[in-house]
Amino acid sequence: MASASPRRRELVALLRLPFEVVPSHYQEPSSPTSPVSLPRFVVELATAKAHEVAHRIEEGLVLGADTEVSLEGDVGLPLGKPANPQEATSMLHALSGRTHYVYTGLALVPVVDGSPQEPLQEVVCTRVRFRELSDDMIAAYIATSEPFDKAGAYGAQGYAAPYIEAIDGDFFNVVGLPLCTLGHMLERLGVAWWRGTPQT
Ligand SMILES: Cc1cn([C@H]2C[C@H](O)[C@@H](COP(=O)(O)OP(=O)(O)OP(=O)(O)O)O2)c(=O)[nH]c1=O
Repeated sequence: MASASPRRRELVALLRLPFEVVPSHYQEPSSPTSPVSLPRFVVELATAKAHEVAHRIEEGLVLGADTEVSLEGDVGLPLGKPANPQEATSMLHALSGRTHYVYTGLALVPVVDGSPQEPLQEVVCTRVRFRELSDDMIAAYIATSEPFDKAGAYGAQGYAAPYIEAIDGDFFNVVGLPLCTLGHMLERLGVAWWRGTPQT
C-alpha cells in the first residue's frame, strides 16, 4: 500500500490480505486555486502515488489513494488539508450547516518482473451534511489537533462524528478508503480477497 495514512492502513487490513506499507514519495502539488474536476483530480493523484512505489518494487500489486473534500460537487475547489488553525477555522465555517462532497480516487498498479502495468482506477463520492457549528464548537474541535492531517479539516471517524447530520454513500470513503469498491477492483484482477485470514 503506497500510503502513510494510519487510517488507510487500518482499513486495508479489514480485507484480510497480506500487505506491506510502502509510503509514496510522490510530492502532492499544492491545492489548486481554480475549480478542477474532482473525480479526475483524485484519480490522477492516487495513480501518481501508486506509480512512484510501483517503480521501486519487483513484483506485487500497489494501491494508491487520494481523498479530497469539496463544497461544489464534481467541478470545484478541493479544500485540501489545513496548514494552520486559521485555515482549519475557515474550512469548518464553510462546512457548517451545509452539504459537501468527499471524493476518493483509487489506483491499483500491478507490477510484473519489475514493470508497472496499466492501472485499474476508480473514484467514489460520498455526500456529507454537517450541522450548524458555533464558533466555540469549531475552536474546541481545532484544539483537539485532529483537523491537521485531514482533507477538509475533520475526521468523520473521530471527534467530528457528532457534527455529522447525514451521510449519503460509503462512510469508509470519507475516512479515506472505500473498501467495497476496492474489493470489487481486486476481484476484477482475479484476487479472491475474502478468503484471506486476519493479518497480525
Ligand atoms: C474527510 C476525512 C479525511 N480523512 C483523511 C484521510 C486521508 O488520510 C486524508 C486525506 O489526505 P490524502 O492526501 O488523501 O492522504 P494522506 O496524505 O493522509 O496519505 P497518503 O497520501 O500517504 O495516502 O484525510 C480522515 O481521516 N477522515 C475524514 O473524515
